[in-house]
Amino acid sequence: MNLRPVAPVPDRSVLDRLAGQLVVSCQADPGSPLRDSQTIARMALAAQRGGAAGLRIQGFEDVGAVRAACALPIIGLTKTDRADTDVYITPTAEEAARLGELGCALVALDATGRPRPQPLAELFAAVHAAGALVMADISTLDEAHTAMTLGADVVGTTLAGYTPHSRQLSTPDWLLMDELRAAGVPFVAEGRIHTPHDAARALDHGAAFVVVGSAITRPDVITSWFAGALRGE
Ligand SMILES: CC(=O)N[C@H](C=O)[C@@H](O)[C@H](O)[C@H](O)COP(=O)(O)O
Repeated sequence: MNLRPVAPVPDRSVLDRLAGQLVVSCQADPGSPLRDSQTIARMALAAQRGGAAGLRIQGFEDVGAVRAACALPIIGLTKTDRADTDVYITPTAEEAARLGELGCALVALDATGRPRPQPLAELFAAVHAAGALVMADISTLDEAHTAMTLGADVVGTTLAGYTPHSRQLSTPDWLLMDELRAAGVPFVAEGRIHTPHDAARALDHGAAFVVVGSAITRPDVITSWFAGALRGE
């Protein structure tokens, strides 16, 4: 009798479920008064109530708390500060696998061209072996091509503006979206989408779906926008 465990098969139908929809990133940075997994789970439920079709969640504890509270599909990631690399979104295969095992439908990871602790292909294989899909967070068109060649399921514009070699913008990178669409690369629009208008515009630029974080779930950041405006900034 063959008792080898059967590897879980990644469920690609989640991409159909998210098509054209809003995913809300519920993250609280270290030092935030909201930095507590139960608080993150409540934010996730509030996002669900408002019409979010999916959630982007950072860290094993937050993923576990949200998974227990809410059935929406999760894009999981870790943020790990390491001395040996600037790559901080899910830098290792071990972290990527654990996110998949915790039930994340997609695992987001840094797929920029920066030096990294482990080859991208190993991370992608770990995600797929754990039964999840790969969302490759990129900052340029070249990085998107590399990620797709290595087997990413979708790329995200998440890191555009956050690597030294990408366009530094205070707006979403509309040009990158146009380049991705022209190249036929399936992509998620993420990063500095601050208004409902911009979220809808991202679909017009070809995004498969849209991830919004700060403008919905970081009240300290939103407050600073208003306070800054009152100071005339
Ligand atoms: C660059 C980076 O580390 N991005 C992180 C990725 O998960 C989050 O801090 C962002 O909030 C998320 O990408 C959503 O973007 P925005 O908060 O701009 O809507």
